[in-house]
Amino acid sequence: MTTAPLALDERAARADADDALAPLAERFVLPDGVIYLDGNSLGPLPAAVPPAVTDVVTRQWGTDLIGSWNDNGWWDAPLRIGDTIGRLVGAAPGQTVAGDSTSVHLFTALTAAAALRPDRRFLVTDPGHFPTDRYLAEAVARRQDRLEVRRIAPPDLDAFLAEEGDQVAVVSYAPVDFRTGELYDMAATTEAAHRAGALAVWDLCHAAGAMPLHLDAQEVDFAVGCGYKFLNGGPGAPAYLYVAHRHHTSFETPVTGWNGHANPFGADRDYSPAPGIARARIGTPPILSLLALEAALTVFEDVDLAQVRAKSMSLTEFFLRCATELLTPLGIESVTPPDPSRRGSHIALRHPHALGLTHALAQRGVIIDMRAPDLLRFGVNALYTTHRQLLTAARHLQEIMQESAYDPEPPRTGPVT
Ligand SMILES: Cc1ncc(COP(=O)(O)O)c(C=O)c1O
Ligand SMILES: Nc1c(O)cccc1C(=O)C[C@H](N)C(=O)O
Repeated sequence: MTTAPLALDERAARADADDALAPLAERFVLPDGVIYLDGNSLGPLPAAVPPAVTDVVTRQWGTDLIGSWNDNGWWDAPLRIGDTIGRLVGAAPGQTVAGDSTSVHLFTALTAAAALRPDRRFLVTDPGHFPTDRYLAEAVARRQDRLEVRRIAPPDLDAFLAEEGDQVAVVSYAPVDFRTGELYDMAATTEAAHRAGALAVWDLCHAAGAMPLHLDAQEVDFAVGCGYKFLNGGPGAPAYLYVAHRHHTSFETPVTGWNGHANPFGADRDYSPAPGIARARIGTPPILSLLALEAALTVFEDVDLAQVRAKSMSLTEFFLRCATELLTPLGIESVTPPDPSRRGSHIALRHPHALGLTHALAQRGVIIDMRAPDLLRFGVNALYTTHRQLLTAARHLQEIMQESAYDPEPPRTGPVT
């Protein structure tokens, strides 16, 4: 045994002892003996959610019945919860709506953004973007004849805009790469898009709740994000859509459902959009899930996201150090940028047997995920992750590899990896 692991123990102990956010872990229900490093895919259960859901089901639905649309604030929930999320992403009230999936909100955002630049040809997106974002960009382009998708990696965007900027309608990117955890400069990309006369659509799934975001200050045009990762709203939690105030009058939703009508209960013959962000509503929202998400968001009530970001950087920095000392000698490499200002809240390590290693870790109570073909993703959440847990996870992985205690060709146990 070298002295390095002792240094890691010492560092973990000091960082955790100095952690002002440590008490926030009590706001979550996590099973004993589990080190949960997959909150970047599904956030764990906030303690506030079960009583809130019980109240919604038994009192609001069970007793108050349909009167709850008014009396328990069901009708306004998409806008109210949208505003709560808005506070986490730097959006003033009245610009964010919650209720549909990220994919549906993204379809709305991309379609509406492209329609605001009717004389331009290109919808530019990241070839490494999450699949739904790539598929929907193609779907939107297929529905507007003059549009064509161009897949441009973030580092090549400036050069593309210099060449073809006057033909770019929309750029659609994510601040955090879902595979590598690389963090891109939202302000610079949005500004570059605007200089070219294009609009910027952002997918905040891997960023919201993990770091401060500044949608209004950076003059983002449209943004979407899910409710189930760092917002901890639960499986299938409703997502959200942000549309900057300045686009509200010209914004046309492609899915003209009755909830977005100016007079939703008037049964008018024709569609007439509601004023403001309400026009981005579609149909009856999933109230049980929305109100679970609302309860989950209370976790953030007195939390400073700058502190969350600082601790997240400390956690990822520490985990990278653990990986360098304990895992790199065994053939595992990080694909996440070493510069803390260039990474989000997860670390991706590369190994050809990523799936087998992920399963072996799970058997030891360390929950991570893998992304094909060879990335192990370790998500940290400053609200409940400790440095000690990361060191323990790295030591488990070291032992599993040293003892070859994993199946190199594991059977797939289900559709979800
Ligand atoms: C960047 C990103 N966008 C979108 C999604 C998913 O979209 P939806 O919530 O519609 O399943 C994910 C994860 O599933 C994601 O990581
Ligand atoms: N949305 C998911 C789901 O419904 C099942 C399993 C995983 C997910 C995810 O969120 C995956 C995630 N967006 C990713 O970063 O890969």
